[in-house]
Amino acid sequence: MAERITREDALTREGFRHACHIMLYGDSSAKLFGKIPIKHIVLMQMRFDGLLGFPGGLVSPSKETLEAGLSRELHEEVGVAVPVGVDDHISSCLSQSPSSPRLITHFYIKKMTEPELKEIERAAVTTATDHGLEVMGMVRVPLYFLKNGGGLPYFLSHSFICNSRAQLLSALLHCRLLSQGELEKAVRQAEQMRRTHSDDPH
Ligand SMILES: O=c1[nH]cnc2c1ncn2[C@H]1C[C@H](O)[C@@H](COP(=O)(O)OP(=O)(O)O)O1
Repeated sequence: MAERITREDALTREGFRHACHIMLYGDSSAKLFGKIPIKHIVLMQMRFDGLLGFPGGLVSPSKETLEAGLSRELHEEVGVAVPVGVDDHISSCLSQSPSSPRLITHFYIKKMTEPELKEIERAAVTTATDHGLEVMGMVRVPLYFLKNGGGLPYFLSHSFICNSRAQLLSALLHCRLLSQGELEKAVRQAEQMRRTHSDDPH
């Protein structure tokens, strides 16, 4: 589990890299198969390395604010300007990931309308400079539960970059998109699937 620190503390630490990522989300009136309410759109992305993560990237606090750096990264990845402010900041953590040593991960959440989120999904393909390169595509997180672990449990059984899976779970709770009980159920089912797949000879 990544150690949580304050934004202020993070900015005083020397010798650390800073990564800022954001969860863009909003309410939706759409229904899957015309009957299962989607309820919310939550955007993540499939990265160039095959891992799931949030849009964003490395920023240089000596040259720009965390939020300006995040907005710049977002423009490259989603193709439209998304203003980000200090009020959108949710957490800063010391990364415990062996593949990302001496890294502080800053996490932001921004609520948008359904048309704004759809415009981002379009622009991420049509105008984003990173499309097909650093970013293979935006994905929506399925927040519902289907038979046999379909939906959120299956999604959580995939592989995520750094602490982005923990960021997703805490954000879903923070924004009250799912209850603690629903999240625990999804995590439990995802673990079962991982175990089942690791037994699979294919
Ligand atoms: O979604 C994320 N949540 C937390 N940490 C993340 C996430 N995505 C990446 N990372 C970590 C691990 C990476 O090494 C660094 C830099 O991220 P990245 O998006 O690859 O940055 P650049 O595009 O290379 O600037 O952050």
